[in-house]
Amino acid sequence: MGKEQEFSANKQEWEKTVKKTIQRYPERQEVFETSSGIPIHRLYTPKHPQEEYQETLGFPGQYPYTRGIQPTMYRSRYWTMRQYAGFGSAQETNHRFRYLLEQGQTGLSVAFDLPTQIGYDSDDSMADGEVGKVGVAIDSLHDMETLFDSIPLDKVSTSMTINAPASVLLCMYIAVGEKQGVDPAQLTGTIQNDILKEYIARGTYIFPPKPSMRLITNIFAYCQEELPRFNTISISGYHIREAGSTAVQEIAFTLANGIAYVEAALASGLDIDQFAPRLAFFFNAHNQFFEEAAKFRAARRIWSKIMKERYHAKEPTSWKLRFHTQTGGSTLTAQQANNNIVRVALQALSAVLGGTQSLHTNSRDEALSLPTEESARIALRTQQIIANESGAADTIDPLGGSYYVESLTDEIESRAWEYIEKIDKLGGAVQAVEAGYMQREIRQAAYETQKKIESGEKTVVGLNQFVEEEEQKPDLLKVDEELEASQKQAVQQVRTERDPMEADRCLKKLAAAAADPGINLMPYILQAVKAYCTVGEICNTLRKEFGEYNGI
Ligand SMILES: CC(C)(COP(=O)(O)OP(=O)(O)OC[C@H]1O[C@@H](n2cnc3c(N)ncnc32)[C@H](O)[C@@H]1OP(=O)(O)O)[C@@H](O)C(=O)NCCC(=O)NCCSC(=O)CCC(=O)O
Repeated sequence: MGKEQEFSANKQEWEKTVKKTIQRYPERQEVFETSSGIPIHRLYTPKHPQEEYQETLGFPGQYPYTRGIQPTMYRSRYWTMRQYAGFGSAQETNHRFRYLLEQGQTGLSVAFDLPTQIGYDSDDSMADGEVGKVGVAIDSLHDMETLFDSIPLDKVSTSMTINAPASVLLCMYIAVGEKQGVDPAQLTGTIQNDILKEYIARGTYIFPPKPSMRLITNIFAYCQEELPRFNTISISGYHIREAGSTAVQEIAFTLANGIAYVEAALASGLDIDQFAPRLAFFFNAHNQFFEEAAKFRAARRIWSKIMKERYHAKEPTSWKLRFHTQTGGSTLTAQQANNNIVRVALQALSAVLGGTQSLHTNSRDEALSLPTEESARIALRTQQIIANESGAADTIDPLGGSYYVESLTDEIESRAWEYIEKIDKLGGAVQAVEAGYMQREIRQAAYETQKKIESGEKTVVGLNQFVEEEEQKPDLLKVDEELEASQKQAVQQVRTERDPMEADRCLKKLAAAAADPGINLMPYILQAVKAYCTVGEICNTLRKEFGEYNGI
């Protein structure tokens, strides 16, 4: 078939899928047009498709997905507006969630405090001074019930940024759903569950790599049967980028980690087309607008090739890289904090033009503290303006075909492949992490950037140029200092009110199951959670069996 014929055949194919899609997800408007009345078509393509059009771009919803994973993209449905939120107690966070939903947010995203993230209860001495600080404190199912009070779990999808204790928090979510009368099979959402990037960049790990990978594949296997709509992992480049990596390293290391999870799942006996459709990704959006948009497009193309060509996945749903984006926290400045609103708007627009499925826009005050309600609202409004006013969502992949953006997409792809091949040669991501390879590469990149900022070669407005004396400090959110004491008291009360024999029995059964690597731990953790065993008790039980990881 000639290239022109191949192009029209694929176009027809795409048009057929569009027809099917819009039966289920009708387009937002009958007619799309510019302010001058110029009609806006669903998709723009080259007048004379060149040799490589199908191979490198294709149609939206078609391999290799450079132009997006859905045949209609945002013409049918905007990305999910999912603001990461959580602080203090479950009750305070529940209020913030409900406020954000009232303001038009379309998904939830839970920030947990550090003790929860590393598996300690609020009354553990390890938790001193950290309870409720960078996220909400969750000790037991009791807190989780409060967190989702009056939020119907069959109506909203929830992302939880939890890694080492992901299985515990997921079980709590299942248990809350059951109490609300929601079948686990109906639950939608995502758990981060990405331990490799914790070792590389974020730091909230508990166990060594091997048992950690086991817990992750246990979750894959369990969700496949019980929670088929839940995204089992959010393979995250966000924190790799925040630690100072380049855009190329961000996607290369993330996709290499993705390969390691696929390998672990296959080795545990799972079928690629069963688990791959529920793998999700999470990327950063920094300031270099065109490079960022190109990065997302390149990541989709690489992953689809990995899944189709390397792992021979047969289902197109296994080939699609679906991702959440958060704007770049490390790009925000404490100086002239309102400028951050502009940075966030540009970064968010690059994510939308790059085809993101879900988006968090940072608040202007995040370089100073947790966001105030007003800042969180402005951040949400920023995405709403992009969606409803800019026209960026009215045609698919508007940057497709730009000489510059296509060239950047190709270049990012080929540089990322070089890293992936290098990591393959080192024996894969787990070995590369253990050898400190990614960590060293990121440190070097971070050092180079910092040198450029300090020498003035790289401008940061308000920081090293256009500096102002600032008299007025913005209003900042303060976490109630009383919270730690009341949270400690609350977890102790849970321990006195539950059936102690049952709690003890559940923990013993969990310990025995953990000792046998062939057993899926999820049912045991679920039982323990339902008996009101705490995050700390469950993690301590696993610590005894698995040991702790002390870094490199
Ligand atoms: C897959 C994603 C990326 C997005 O999932 P969502 O449910 O929001 O969106 P979605 O899957 O695209 O859409 C929901 C459903 O609508 C369908 N759908 C959507 N658009 C469509 C279209 N145009 N045509 C047809 N169908 C469409 C999808 O197929 C899907 O159905 P089906 O399901 O039936 O296919 C998920 O993993 C996610 O929400 N991630 C969020 C992660 C997150 O918030 N992380 C915060 C980290 S914060 C962090 O780490 C901070 C830093 C720190 O603490 O260190």
